[in-house]
Amino acid sequence: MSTATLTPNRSRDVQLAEIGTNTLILRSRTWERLKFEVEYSRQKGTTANSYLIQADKKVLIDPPGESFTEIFLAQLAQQLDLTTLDYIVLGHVNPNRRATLKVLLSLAPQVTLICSRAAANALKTAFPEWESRIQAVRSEDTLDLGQGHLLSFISVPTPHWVDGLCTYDSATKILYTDKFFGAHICEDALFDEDWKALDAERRYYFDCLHAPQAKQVETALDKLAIFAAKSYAPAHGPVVRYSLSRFTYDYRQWCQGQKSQELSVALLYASAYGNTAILAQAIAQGLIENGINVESINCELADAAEITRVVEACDGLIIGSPTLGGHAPTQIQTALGIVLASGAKTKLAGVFGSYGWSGEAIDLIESKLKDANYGLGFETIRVRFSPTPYVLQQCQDAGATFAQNLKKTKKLRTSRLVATEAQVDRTEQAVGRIIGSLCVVTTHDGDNHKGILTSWVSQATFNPPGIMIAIAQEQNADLMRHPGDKFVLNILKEGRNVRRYFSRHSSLGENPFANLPTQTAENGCLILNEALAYLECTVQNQLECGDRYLIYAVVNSGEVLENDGFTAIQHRKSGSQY
Ligand SMILES: Cc1cc2nc3c(=O)[nH]c(=O)nc-3n(C[C@H](O)[C@H](O)[C@H](O)COP(=O)(O)O)c2cc1C
Repeated sequence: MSTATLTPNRSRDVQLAEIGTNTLILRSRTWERLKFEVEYSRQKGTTANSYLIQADKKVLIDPPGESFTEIFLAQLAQQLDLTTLDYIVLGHVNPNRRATLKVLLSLAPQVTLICSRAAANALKTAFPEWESRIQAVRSEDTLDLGQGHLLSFISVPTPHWVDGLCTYDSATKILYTDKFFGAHICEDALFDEDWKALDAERRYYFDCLHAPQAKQVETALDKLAIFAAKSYAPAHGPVVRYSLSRFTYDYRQWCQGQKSQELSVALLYASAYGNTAILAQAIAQGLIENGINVESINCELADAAEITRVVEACDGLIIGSPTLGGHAPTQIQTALGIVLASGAKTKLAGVFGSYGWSGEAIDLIESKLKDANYGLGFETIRVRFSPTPYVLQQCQDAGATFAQNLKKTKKLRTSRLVATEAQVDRTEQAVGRIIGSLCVVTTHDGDNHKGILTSWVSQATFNPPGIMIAIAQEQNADLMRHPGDKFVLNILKEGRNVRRYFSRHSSLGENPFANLPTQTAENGCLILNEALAYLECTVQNQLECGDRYLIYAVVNSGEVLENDGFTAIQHRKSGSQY
């Protein structure tokens, strides 16, 4: 890749090239830093990549934001008569892109907008007059453009882009990945021939945008893996053709690396207009650079069970909120309630938010946390409206300060343990290193179906195929501990959050099966359709051991429900709890 192309004083342009049959890339380029957000701070410029497929039907994928509206539309108009454009596919929508869309729709009044349901709702609220022109799609929906170009859509929501949508074209085997597999760098090279030279930019882009949402990125990777893509066409940077498998592997590794950090921080926020979200991103960057795993929770998306899980598991928590009508949004009030109700007030906390004139939400969160005896890891951050680059640097520094304070607190606590306590704790930690497959065991008592979440299960015999499972009395033991009792072992799939329906803290109602697709096994117990595989089992022996029953059961039959994907695994910090 030519370094001579990094010329900051070149003016913005739109680069055009064919990247597949009937498929053009239109790269709106800037050689300078595009915006003040942290993700652009390496100052290598960036490209906003749009794609045009012209088969029997014509589709434009991802028009750029308003920084490029004029030059982009001029280039586009040279490629086709805009009144013949059939569809515009949107990987996500934001205020920036809406500006380009407005002009585009006035020039192409016949066009249909295709996007995820979340994006459709946002667009319909902002532009009620477009209602009839917006078509929401879900995973597994397809669009036939003719000449072999069958588009498949994949819904990939993340805290940062709740409306994320990727698109796969079966004719060219190009996967349009929007915010995945991008990099902020501007060059003449369209492809990634010299991909090793891109490593630093790719990693920085991942750390800024995806590291705080590693869990959701892994789920997205699972969904994308089922397509036999030959190229990734991202929203920014070069098209990925030569390093596709390496880059995919890197994403997996980087996600794993995040999750395996010793200390983790829950970053809970909401943001109606995007300002608080930008602050969150900068704080996350400061934490990540200092070796902390950040779990971002966009409270507008997450349910109570998810927030409870993250709050309980984290070592520190940071809450960010805008002030709207003198209050924090309801979702933040709910999250704050969960934090205050959770046991450990020894965790380090932090507060931030964007406001207009009074900022009550920030004061409220700060005072509630202080009243509950939480210590603060940085001075509360209050920002009027949009942050400046200086403010974002302060947020990044605050994230770094929080990380240092968290490490100190942890060290202090550890060193206070007397030797014997430390030994007990070490033993618990050691036991906790035993891991098991995450499963839901289903049983039934007449018409009353029950399910329990467990990872205390393993294969016990080859012949006959048999399993061993440990359960407590309160885990419906009476329905599955006698010889002849039947149950189904549903083996869960990594990245698919089925466990939340069965966790102890689930707020999803009494009946976990109400919202889950199921079918009935031959032995009368329920199979979860979203499981990776299931086994129908009959109990042969049981042993009462300590606080559990050890059950040996023979596998009567079973099936793999999905060929792709991995078994979900339960990692634990201590052997004294699940
Ligand atoms: C409908 C509405 C109500 C608002 N009410 C308040 C308020 O009561 N107090 C205040 O300080 N700012 C108020 N603001 C300003 C927002 O807090 C400010 O725009 C902030 O940047 C929004 O953050 P966000 O982009 O993360 O949603 C209000 C803004 C809107 C649009």
